[in-house]
Amino acid sequence: MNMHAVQHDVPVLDVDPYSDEFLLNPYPFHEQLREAGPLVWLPKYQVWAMARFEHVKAALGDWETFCSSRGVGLTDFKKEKPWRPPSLLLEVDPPFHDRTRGVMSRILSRPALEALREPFARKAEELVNRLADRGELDGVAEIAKAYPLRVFPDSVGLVPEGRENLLPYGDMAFNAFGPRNERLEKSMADAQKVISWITDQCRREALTDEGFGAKIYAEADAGNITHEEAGLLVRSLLTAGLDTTIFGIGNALLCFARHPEQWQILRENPSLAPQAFEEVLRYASPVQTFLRTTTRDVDIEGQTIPEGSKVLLFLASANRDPRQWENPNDFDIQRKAAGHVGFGHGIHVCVGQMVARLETELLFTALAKRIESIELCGEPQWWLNNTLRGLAALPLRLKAA
Ligand code: HEM
Ligand SMILES: O=C(O)c1ccc(-c2ccccn2)cc1
Repeated sequence: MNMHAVQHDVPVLDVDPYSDEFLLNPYPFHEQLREAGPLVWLPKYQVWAMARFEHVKAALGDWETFCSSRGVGLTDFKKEKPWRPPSLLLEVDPPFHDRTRGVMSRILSRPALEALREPFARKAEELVNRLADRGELDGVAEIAKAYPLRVFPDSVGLVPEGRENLLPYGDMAFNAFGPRNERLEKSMADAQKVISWITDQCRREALTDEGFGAKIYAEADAGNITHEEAGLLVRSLLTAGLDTTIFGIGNALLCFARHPEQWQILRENPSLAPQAFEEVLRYASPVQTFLRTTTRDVDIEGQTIPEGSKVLLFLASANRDPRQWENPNDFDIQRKAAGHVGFGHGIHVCVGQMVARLETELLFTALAKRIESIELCGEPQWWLNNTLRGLAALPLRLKAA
């Protein structure tokens, strides 16, 4: 019996959250989803959807009911083989998750990162000084991609060669949480070459003897994880640590170009940079959606989601829910945006958030000091991905201070 048929009172929406139309301008669809109810049935993918802040946050906070071990994409690992060996962080539940998360939390903690502040700051200043008098440029290629690529692979301990495989791999991984659509097929084009390069870089011998990779393998030497698990944890950094920050920085540049008064507020007070980035994550969430799988029948305001259902969580919609945020569609860097779900929430909340925050704080502090104005001088081009929302190109005119 199709359980869904009896859910007569659950609103049904015939939207495709992975279509070009939705991805190019998701916000009207988010409004439709929120207003339809706390729980909505999407027949296109036979999944449940939650788009309101309260319910997205509650689901993320309840890993026993909304689990990750059956995959955080549309694929149910209990029914289909994952495209790659599951992540030992993202796609596991406690108690296994506790061990690997404990290792990574230590390595990526704010104190552990303090040693990177000076080199990251210097590279941000070097990049900004090179660009300040450039006039017109592509903010994606020259800033959003250039800065994370300049600091992150080195901080993991990667060799210089072959790094052009990193972004295609991330694009593939984040597409793979969605349906097997044309977008995913295209990003899997030369998957074998990209996947084998990534797998190769996760070996201890491929990594420098300082950096996050070496620290992960030292945890294996200490017996907290196995050496094989260490390789998969390095893969986690390479999968999740680059495309996300690149899209976050690109979205931030677009926000400031579209709201010049916010740029002036930051220039008058560069110490607002960390808070400004939190508002970017709320207002222009780089991570738009991912899923959980129910481990039991669960009641949502009188409606039942059966056990074994996939639930699509719209983080970007939750971050603009008027039930939670005053003037949610205003970009306001003086807002206290802490508490947004742009990094997720609960036991799987982004373990790399301190790295992302360090990169973006230093980059925007350096930009705020040297760049008087950031203006659009052409149409922004969106990069379409099943999970991430960000830019492929951003024509900017910078005016040096
Ligand atoms: C602006 C940048 C970033 C955003 C918006 C972001 C967002 C997220 C979100 C929403 C999750 C939760 C996924 C879930 O609950 O299923 C997550 C998890 C994760 N992120 Fe990030 N992330 C960012 C940067 C990074 C960086 C720089 C790293 C690595 C240094 C990283 C590594 C991870 C890992 C390993 C997980 C899985 C954690 C776990 O399941 O315990 N992320 N991230
Ligand atoms: O451990 C990994 O490989 C991995 C970790 C995190 C993600 C992710 C998924 C959705 C939103 C943000 N990050 C992807 C992969």
